[in-house]
Amino acid sequence: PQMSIDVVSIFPEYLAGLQLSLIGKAVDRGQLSLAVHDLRDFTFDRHNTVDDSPYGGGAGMVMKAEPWALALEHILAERGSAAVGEGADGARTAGRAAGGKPTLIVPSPAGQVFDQRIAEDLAARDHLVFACGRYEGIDQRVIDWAGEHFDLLPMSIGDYVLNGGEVASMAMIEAVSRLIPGVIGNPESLTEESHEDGLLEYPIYTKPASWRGREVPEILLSGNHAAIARWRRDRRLERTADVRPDLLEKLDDLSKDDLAALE
Ligand SMILES: COc1cc(COC(=O)c2cn[nH]c2)cc(-c2cccnc2)c1
Repeated sequence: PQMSIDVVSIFPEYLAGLQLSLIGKAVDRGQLSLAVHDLRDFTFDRHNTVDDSPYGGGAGMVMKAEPWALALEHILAERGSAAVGEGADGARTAGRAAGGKPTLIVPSPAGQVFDQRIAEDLAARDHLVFACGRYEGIDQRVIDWAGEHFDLLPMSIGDYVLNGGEVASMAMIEAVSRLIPGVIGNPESLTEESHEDGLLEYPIYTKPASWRGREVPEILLSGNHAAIARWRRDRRLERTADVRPDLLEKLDDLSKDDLAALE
């Protein structure tokens, strides 16, 4: 597959949603491989302990280091063996795992804020591993250890606190996997995609032309494609200026017509 994704969580069933729809089909087509690992499979005490109280005191619990290291080593070993496969000549060959180190993404409020540019960067990699923390987080020594074996990326999906990294991982996996060629049915919907050029999307309409006394903008029924393109761009500029002026600040390639629309 072009991309393999591993997720480690104490709630593996949380990730089941990814098996559905687009991503599920891409997995079936072999473009993407997705494996979810239960952290508790890497504990061997009677209670499958994954957490303990924090040194230095304080509320909440911390995820223990050893189960994480065992889970991540298991994934590294699998990857290593994945590098051994059928050569073109059918002989069993030991190849180096494609590319450099696998990427370890740790969803956390204390991470770089995820955006479309980062999604595009991750979509070009060959192996992503998501570590879903729970409780107050993971023993820092795991993060320090992982930095030696992975390209380590603490990543935030926004400035709010979730109970665990699973939802954040699903959001990032969806944003990344839809960029992998073939995963999305209709590639055009990617090119027109807002965030490609930094502007938000224009308002969209479909039949009926008149609905509960509300009409579709006349221009969209005109067949005048140049005028429609201009109208759509004006709506994107207007909407971005209105809802996300910070995104507009980032743009430096606005045309005369664009600036006129922003007046
Ligand atoms: C790995 O360490 C973590 C992970 C998470 C889950 O991720 C997020 O919340 C998140 C990801 N993007 N935006 C929010 C939560 C904490 C945490 C921190 C403080 C108090 N309580 C919990 C620590």
